[in-house]
Amino acid sequence: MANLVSTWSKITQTLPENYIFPVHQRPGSTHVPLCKNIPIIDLSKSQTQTVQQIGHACQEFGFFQVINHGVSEALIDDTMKVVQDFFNLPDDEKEKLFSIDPTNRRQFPTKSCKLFTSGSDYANEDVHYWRDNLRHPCHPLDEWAHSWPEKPAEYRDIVGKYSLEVRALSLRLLELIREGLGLKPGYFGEELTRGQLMSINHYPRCPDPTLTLGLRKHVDPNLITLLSQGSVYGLQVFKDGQWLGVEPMPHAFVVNIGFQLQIISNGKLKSAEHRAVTNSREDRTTIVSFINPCPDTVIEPAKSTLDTSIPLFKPFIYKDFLKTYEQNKGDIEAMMEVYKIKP
Ligand SMILES: O=C(O)CCC(=O)C(=O)O
Ligand SMILES: [Fe+2]
Repeated sequence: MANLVSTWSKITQTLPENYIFPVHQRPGSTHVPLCKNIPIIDLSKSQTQTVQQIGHACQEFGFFQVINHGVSEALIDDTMKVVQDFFNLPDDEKEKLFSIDPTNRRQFPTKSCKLFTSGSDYANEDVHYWRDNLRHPCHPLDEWAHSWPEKPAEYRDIVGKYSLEVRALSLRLLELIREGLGLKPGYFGEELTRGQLMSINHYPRCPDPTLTLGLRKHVDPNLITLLSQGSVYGLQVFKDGQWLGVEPMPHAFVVNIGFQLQIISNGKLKSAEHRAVTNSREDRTTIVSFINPCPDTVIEPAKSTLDTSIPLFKPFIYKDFLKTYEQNKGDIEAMMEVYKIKP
């Protein structure tokens, strides 16, 4: 039996019922306005200017795009091509890597490189997402690259180079954010940024994009996310009660503030809710790099962000938070309820 939506959807013209979202979650029209206001940060400008612009973007939107970031366009193109080639491999090649146990529909716990469909807990989902996902850790590279897909033959080499460059860019952006928040140098050193997970989303052409989603509304659980969305539209951000489309800029990175930065900044920086919609014309593939704290890291509002000396959130351990995140399906209000200090 075919497991991946990219495999079985080739032969169906209708959307199966278990992909139809409840009315209030459906995208309806997927043509929401492309938001021209999502900030575009030019990293070739002066540091003073970028610190200020990034600070503003993180407070206002929790999202921005970066250009002139130093990652070569050729590397971005090669990486997009190799991950698309992965999803274009013969179906039986991909199905061999499928990481869900067929007996209980749960992830094999010991596999570090995972290929699955929909979300991380398929067995307990009411509705499935119209996406397949390949994900693997990537830092330090020599510890993980041997567990990545063997095909296409260039996958490990290209994705390895890309993950190093994207990690370096993520740390550079965190340094600018750190400066804007007035945190001490080295604040985002080792513990908070040791993890890096590469997550490749593949949303095949969909028979009815108005009824389903590639990913439901969520905030990212980690510290900071860098997304390469190629040239196909599908990412939407929820701002002031409405959905806004994020314009595809093929060589820019979409940067997204994770929930941990919202806590560390004592709510100054915003972790914005977003989702992925599908389309009926072409497949969409996106490359996401998540920078994550170590599992045992204590996360709390940084002392120097406390203008009024009043922390708004309780401290927690990152690995415990991940359970809360799963239980609340990435819903920011529900998670705030758990961690907010009540007056
Ligand atoms: O594919 C996209 O446009 C969004 C991906 C995303 O939000 C995620 O992987 O957390
Ligand atoms: Fe996300």
